Amino acid sequence: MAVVPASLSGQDVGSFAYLTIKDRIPQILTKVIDTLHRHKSEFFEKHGEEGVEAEKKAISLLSKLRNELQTDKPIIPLVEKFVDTDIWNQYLEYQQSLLNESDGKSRWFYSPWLFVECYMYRRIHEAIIQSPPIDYFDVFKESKEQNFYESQESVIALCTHLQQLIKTIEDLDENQLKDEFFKLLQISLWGNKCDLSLSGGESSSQKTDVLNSLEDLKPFILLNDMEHLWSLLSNCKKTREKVSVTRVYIVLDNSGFELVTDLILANFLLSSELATEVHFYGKTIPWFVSDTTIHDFNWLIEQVKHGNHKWMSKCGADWEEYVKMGKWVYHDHIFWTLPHEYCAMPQVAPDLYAELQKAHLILFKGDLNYRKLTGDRKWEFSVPFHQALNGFHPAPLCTIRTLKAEIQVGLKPGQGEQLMASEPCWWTSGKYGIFQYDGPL
Ligand SMILES: O=P(O)(O)OC[C@H]1O[C@](O)(CO)[C@@H](O)[C@@H]1O
Ligand SMILES: [Mn+2]
Repeated sequence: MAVVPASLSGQDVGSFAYLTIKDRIPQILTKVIDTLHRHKSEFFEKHGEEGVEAEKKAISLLSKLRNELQTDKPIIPLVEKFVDTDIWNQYLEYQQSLLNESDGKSRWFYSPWLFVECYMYRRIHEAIIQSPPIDYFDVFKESKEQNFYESQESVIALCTHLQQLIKTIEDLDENQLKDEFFKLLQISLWGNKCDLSLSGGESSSQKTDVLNSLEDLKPFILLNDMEHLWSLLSNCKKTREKVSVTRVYIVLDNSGFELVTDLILANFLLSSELATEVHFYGKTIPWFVSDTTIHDFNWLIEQVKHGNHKWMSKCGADWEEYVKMGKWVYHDHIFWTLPHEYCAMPQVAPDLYAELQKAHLILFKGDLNYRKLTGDRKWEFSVPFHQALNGFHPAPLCTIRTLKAEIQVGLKPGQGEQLMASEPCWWTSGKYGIFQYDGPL
C-alpha cells in the first residue's frame, strides 16, 4: 500500500482539529442537551411520564459523553444494537491497534480527528436510540428548519431564476448554456458556506443575494475545474443516442439553504438534458448538525412546494414529480455515517462502491466529504488530488467544497504557503472554495 501521511488530530495543540474537539464539539453537545430540555413538555404531551423519563435518560447519557470528551477519557465501544454497531466497534479496535504508546486506548485528543468527530455524532445517536419512546427524535431538526426559513428570500430568488431560465432554455446556444451551468455550480458551492457545524450549531443561513454576488466571489475559487464537468456532461449529451442515460450522483451535505442550491442544480441538469437521472445520497442518522437525512429531503421539497411564491411552489411541485417519476432518486447507506475514509469503501461497503461505479459523474458536496476523500491527512499542498484519493476512483468525480478544515491538495507550487503567510485562516474560514475534479480528461 502507498505511504500516506499522518491523520489530522487534536494532538496538535492550537490546530483547527484541536480547537474543534476542545471548544466546538462540547458547545454542540451543550446545545443538544438544551434542545432536549426545551422539548420536555412536548415529550410529556406525546408520551406522558415515559417521555419525560426518556428525556432525562438521553440527557444523562449526553452529559456523560461531554464529560468523557472534556476529560479526554478513552473512546469506549458502542453498546446498543444498531445496523452499524459491529462495524463501529471493529473500527474502534482497529484504531487502538494503531496506538503504540500510552495505555493503548484511543483518546479524544490523541486519535484521528475524523474518527473522534464522527464518533461523537454516532454517540449522540446512541443516546437517543437508547431512550425510547423518544428514539425517533432528531436533535438537529429545529436548526436545519430554521436555516431554511431564514433563507427564504434567497430561495425565492433562486427558484425564480431557475424558472425563467427553463422557459428559454431551448433557445440558448452552447456557450449560454455553459454559462448558466457554471452559475448554478457556483451557487451550489457557496451554498456550502451555510453549514451549522462550523458555527457551533448557531444560525448560518443565506441572507444576501447569492446570484448577484457570484462575480465578487470568483477570486475566492482556488481551484476551478468547472470546464471539465461541462466537457464531460456535454459529451454525454451529444453521444446520448448510443448511451441512452446520463447519471449524475450528488453526495449531499447540508440541508436547508445548501440543499436548495443542490436541487436547483439537479433541476437544471435535467432541464438542460445534461443528465437524465440524478441520484442523491444522504445520511441515515442526524449528522454533523446540518447534514441531510431522508426526512430533511422530503420536508424541504414539501416546504418549497407550499411556499408562498409562484415560482417557488412550481419548483417544489416539479421536484416532487421528479422523485415520483424516478428521475430523481434518493439513497442512503450506513457507510456515509461511518468514520472510514473513502478509499476503504471497496472493502467496507462494496455494494455502495459498485453503485457509484454506475455514475457518469459524482459530485461530492462539502467539507466533510473532502476530508473523507483525502483521508483527513496532512498532505502537502501540491500533492495531486488523484494521489490523495488513495485508490478511490469509482467514476469521474468532483468535489464542491468551501474550505473548513486544515486540508487542501492539488494547489500550484507555493500557492498554499503564500495563502498561509497572508491569511492564516484561509483554509478554515469557509471563505474560499474549490471545484476539484478527478477522472479522464
Ligand atoms: O458541512 P460541511 O461542509 O461538511 O462541514 C462540516 C464542518 O464540520 C467540521 O468538521 C468542523 O466541525 C469541519 O470540517 C467543517 O467545518
Ligand atoms: Mn455538513
